[in-house]
Amino acid sequence: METIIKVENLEKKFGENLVLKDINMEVSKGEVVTIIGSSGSGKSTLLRCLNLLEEPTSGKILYKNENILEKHFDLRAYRTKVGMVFQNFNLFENKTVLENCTLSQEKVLKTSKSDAEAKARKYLELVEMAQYINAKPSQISGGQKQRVAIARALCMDPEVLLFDEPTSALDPEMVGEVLRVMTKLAEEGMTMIVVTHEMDFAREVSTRVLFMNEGIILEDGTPEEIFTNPKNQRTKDFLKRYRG
Ligand SMILES: Nc1ncnc2c1ncn2[C@@H]1O[C@H](COP(=O)(O)OP(=O)(O)OP(=O)(O)O)[C@@H](O)[C@H]1O
Repeated sequence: METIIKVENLEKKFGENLVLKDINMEVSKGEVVTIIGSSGSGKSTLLRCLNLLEEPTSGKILYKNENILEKHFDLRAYRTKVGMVFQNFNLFENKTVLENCTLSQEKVLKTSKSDAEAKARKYLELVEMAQYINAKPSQISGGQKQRVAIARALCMDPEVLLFDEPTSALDPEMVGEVLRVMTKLAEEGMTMIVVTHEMDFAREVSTRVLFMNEGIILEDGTPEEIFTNPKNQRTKDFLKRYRG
């Protein structure tokens, strides 16, 4: 399978704090990679580096063999191809659900209003939010907001979707509806990198699991390898905490 994203010797420092140490990873088309690990292990920072919301201190991030850290790299185009879904949805509060899904299409992709609306309706249908197109974010629940945020990301025709703890800000009863949509996308072959504390999703939906510990990827394997047969004591301890 074609490699879409490759990370080589990535480091990130905040001041003197070395948060990512020599990260190496590769993601191929169609993979669903979950990144798990304790709080503060660097999961979100790694994901944010992939979208250059954080600037790596050193190393390389290759998107289809092109280093995104090069000066001449077209970051704007890249961000349409590598979409991000945030913990806190990041919707425009004063815009409707439909407008939230059409704005970037019109502004960034220069899609016509009617085409942008048609695509928005298609993806809002997919996330089962079609009946809320005229609602404002304040009028819908957290789970519904996150589903709109996913539809908005899909409207840009991304090649990869990054999810940064997409269910962490939700009330427990809304987690399932968001995970269901993500599972549907995974089944349809969307390439996804998901930072999550949802171990059932990591175990049942992802094709590969990265366990991060203190700024490094300590284990990288199939869900079977990581959850049934972890090699490292720290992975075992972490998973034990989740099983309670
Ligand atoms: N903007 C920032 N400035 C300074 N330090 C930061 C910044 N962002 C993250 N850090 C530090 O980097 C470390 C890793 O944080 P990160 O959010 O990547 O961890 P995480 O594994 O995603 O944790 P969690 O599961 O709690 O979200 C932490 O020590 C954090 O304090």
